[in-house]
Amino acid sequence: MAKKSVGDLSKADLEGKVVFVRADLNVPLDGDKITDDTRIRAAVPTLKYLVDNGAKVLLTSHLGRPKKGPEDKFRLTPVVGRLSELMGAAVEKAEDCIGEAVTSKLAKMSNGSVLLLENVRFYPEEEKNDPEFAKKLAAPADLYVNDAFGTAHRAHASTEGVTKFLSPSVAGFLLQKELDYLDGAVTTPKRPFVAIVGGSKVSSKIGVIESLLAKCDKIILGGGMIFTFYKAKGLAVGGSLVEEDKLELALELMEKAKAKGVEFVLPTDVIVADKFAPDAATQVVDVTAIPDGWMGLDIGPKSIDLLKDTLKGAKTVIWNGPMGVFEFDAFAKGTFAIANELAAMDDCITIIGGGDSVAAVEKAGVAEKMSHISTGGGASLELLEGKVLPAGVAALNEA
Ligand SMILES: Nc1ncnc2c1ncn2[C@@H]1O[C@H](COP(=O)(O)OP(=O)(O)O)[C@@H](O)[C@H]1O
Ligand SMILES: O=C(OP(=O)(O)O)[C@H](O)COP(=O)(O)O
Repeated sequence: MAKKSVGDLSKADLEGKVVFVRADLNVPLDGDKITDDTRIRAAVPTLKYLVDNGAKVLLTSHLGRPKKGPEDKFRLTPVVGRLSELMGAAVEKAEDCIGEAVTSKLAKMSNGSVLLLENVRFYPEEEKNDPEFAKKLAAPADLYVNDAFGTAHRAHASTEGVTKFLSPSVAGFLLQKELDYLDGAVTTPKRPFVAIVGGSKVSSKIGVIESLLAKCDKIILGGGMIFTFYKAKGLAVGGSLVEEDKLELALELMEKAKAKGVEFVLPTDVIVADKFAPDAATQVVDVTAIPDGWMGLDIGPKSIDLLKDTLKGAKTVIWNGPMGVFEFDAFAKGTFAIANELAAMDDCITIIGGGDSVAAVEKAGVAEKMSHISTGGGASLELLEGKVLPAGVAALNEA
């Protein structure tokens, strides 16, 4: 189902118009330093098109998962400098995403400029897709462009709600590019088709595994995802990341995989740490011997070999979620080993999705070797799930 594109809008449609653009500028940060700018770079073609055609762009995004209203560590301020560099012009920032803070700056904007709004998740109404909040977001704008592929699976006020108040509501170039590529690659994948799911967003991604069982020949788990499965099997996991309310689901998934004959591969050894820190004491242990009080922060060497073996002969691999806390050197081996393995698989379509996964592949220096670098992790998994279209996309106008 093709969606109307920003490219369908001409100068006559855009000049002097206020365009509300939802991008996913949720970049990984170390303090206020951007550790990977992929998502900012990916947002630029749509922004440049709008600017070149004389629009006034109100650019909105979330950053992280703030739950207590405005918090300095979740401000979009670190994005301004890099975005200005990439746009070749200074991008201004508003201190809020609705109200006077926006309209007062908008009044001074010239045609062909961009105003970055503050983190839209400072309002809990965003994730609740509150219609009144969506109305406030949309109020200063004439039309809407959704280019936030990384957030396409969220039906939030800035991705879905605003489409009720702005017309036309169209897809940006990035959203289109991602949908075009992923739809082709995962609806009729070359087999064997392997999914690797790791990372830390266990509760929002564990559910996707059920649908992956119907699509994939093998599923490899890693990262923080694995401990919920070990605990479900009755193993002790120390202080590792566990979603207690997903234990039953984890058991069911393992049983379903068995019944369907899908190879379901869990690491066999892990690197445990005595604290969540780069200088933690570490040891490699079998997953059946995680010591009390220690937490698993990477997969171990035997698991790396097992995972490499499992990947042999694969023709399509989709990977979301790092194998460990790769931001700390002591826990980066598993992630980098998988990144390098995929980079060397010439006869295989390799798709890497997700803010941190892409950052890891960039850090490993092998991003160029992958078939597709996707700005969405959860979004690409949900697309693969076979949902008609992620919620934020479904709401856009048809072509
Ligand atoms: N064993 C683990 N325990 C805790 N966090 C982990 C573990 N393994 C990986 N992570 C963390 O997962 C994060 C990324 O998860 P996620 O957001 O799901 O991936 P992506 O952004 O690629 O979609 C990284 O910041 C990494 O440090
Ligand atoms: O980083 C994101 O997702 P991802 O980690 O699945 O790639 C998106 O910005 C969505 O963020 P969310 O999972 O907090 O809604």
